[in-house]
Amino acid sequence: MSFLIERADPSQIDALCAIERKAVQLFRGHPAWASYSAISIPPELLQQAIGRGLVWVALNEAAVPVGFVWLDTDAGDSVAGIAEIDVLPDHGQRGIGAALLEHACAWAGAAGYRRVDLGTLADVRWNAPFYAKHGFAVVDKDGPAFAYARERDRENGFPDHLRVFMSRPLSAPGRGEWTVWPAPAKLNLFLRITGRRPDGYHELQTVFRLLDWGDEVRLRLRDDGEVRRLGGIPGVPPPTDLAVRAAQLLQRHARAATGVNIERAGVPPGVDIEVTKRIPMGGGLGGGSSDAATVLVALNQLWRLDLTEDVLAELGRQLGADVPVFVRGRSAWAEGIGEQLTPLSLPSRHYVVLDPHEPVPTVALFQAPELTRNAPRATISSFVSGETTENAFAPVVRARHPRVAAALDWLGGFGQARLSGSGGCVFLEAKSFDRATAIAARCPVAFTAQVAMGVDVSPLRDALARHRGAERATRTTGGR
Ligand SMILES: C[C@@](CO)(OP(=O)(O)O)[C@H](O)COP(=O)(O)OP(=O)(O)OC[C@H]1O[C@@H](n2ccc(N)nc2=O)[C@H](O)[C@@H]1O
Ligand SMILES: Nc1ncnc2c1ncn2[C@@H]1O[C@H](COP(=O)(O)OP(=O)(O)O)[C@@H](O)[C@H]1O
Repeated sequence: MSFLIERADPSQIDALCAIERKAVQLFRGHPAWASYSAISIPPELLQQAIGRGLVWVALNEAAVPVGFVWLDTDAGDSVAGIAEIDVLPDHGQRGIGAALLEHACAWAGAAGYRRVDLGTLADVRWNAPFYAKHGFAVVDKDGPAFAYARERDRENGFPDHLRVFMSRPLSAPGRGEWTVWPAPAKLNLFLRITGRRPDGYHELQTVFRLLDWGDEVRLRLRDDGEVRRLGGIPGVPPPTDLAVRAAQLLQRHARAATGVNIERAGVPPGVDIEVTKRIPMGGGLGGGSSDAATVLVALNQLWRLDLTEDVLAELGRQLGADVPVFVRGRSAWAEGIGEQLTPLSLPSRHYVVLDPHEPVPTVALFQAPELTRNAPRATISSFVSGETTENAFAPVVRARHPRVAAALDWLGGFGQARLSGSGGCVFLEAKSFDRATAIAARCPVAFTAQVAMGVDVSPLRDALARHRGAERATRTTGGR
């Protein structure tokens, strides 16, 4: 029997939950049975993980899910965990679990994680002995590194005396291997236009709230100096793709700048680029800009250019007004055309982000005669007090795009719904994950809902720190 492993899709949630329920039956009669059978996967958490690309599914020849693996990246800076791995009992002994495990570990290595951890039963053949065959070793579970995992075990009521914790070390991706980088989405928590510059660009004030959810950019160095886009986005030819333009701009800058040697021995100056698009295009969530920023930041590291954040932000500004905030990687108060940034520390919030499936052309909106361009200046304190929440584009978009208006109206039934950027995506702030998922679960079929968390620091900065750490560790242990 052959099988295929690919990223899980939200439509597979029920199937994956059913696989887990069948797989747990194998523990019947084991002392852990009572606690294992009492705990099932919360579908909303699985959906959240699928939306972040942390779940892979094994499909049989009929494209039916027969197993899955779920990675948890909340455990620590450079550690990923196996949250769940299950294969249908009648599909056991065929290498499906092993392939899923290897797939998840390969992704974690490419994303700069240094270790994969898991908790399992010591005495069950397809548990600890299986993981031991795949490079995992039992660790001292009393160590501080496992406090988080044990706390989870306690919450789940798992029998501590029967459980072992295991770790597998990962090495940094080698020269010709893929590396994986996040490109988070943003929301504009308010947006005011205060004037227009002689070059036609608008002076605005906004708060960029970075999210813990977005696109995934994959980069692989090329020896021939070329920048190649694999896959590509329908309707976006590679020369106009912001990810490609960012790589080319950085390459040109590095070749022209004094003191920067892109052709330095050992660092191939070309790159293959792949992007997994999750952020709706033309949605006001800054997807293209974030892809570009991720390419700038990641290639600065991979090409060992050592350009400063200021230089990268300025290169980003040349690509688009929204790029600098993603390069700097902090939620921020913004002025100018969006490039004058003051980092903000905002209260922890979850967001229901609704895609009405109606791309809104930014340029046309900035040109709209009815757009208010002379708003009085807001202050950070007026935003913090909750007084300033309006978006200058909202009345224009409402009048021109009925689907966006309908999305605002529907979401507005649960609280204050706002437009992000020039739209068409709209969002609502919620104080808890449960509240946000409860609203998202009721989303009408005409729209798509995503729950995301606001973050002060971009996942890109975390990824950069991870990749740097992994490279340093591999260099010092002579792993490459
Ligand atoms: C409206 C905002 C709010 O965050 O976001 P989106 O809705 O695009 O996500 C941004 O200002 C969009 O930034 P971005 O999408 O990067 O814009 P750019 O590519 O630089 O510009 C596209 C076009 O929009 C107009 N533009 C853009 C920014 C600005 N401050 N004034 C403008 O007039 C210009 O006509 C420009 O040619
Ligand atoms: N890598 C990319 N991802 C998304 N859009 C891109 C990309 N490269 C170029 N574009 C173009 O930029 C436009 C704006 O896209 P996007 O940044 O997703 O939305 P917004 O500016 O509304 O936040 C798209 O409609 C597309 O034509």
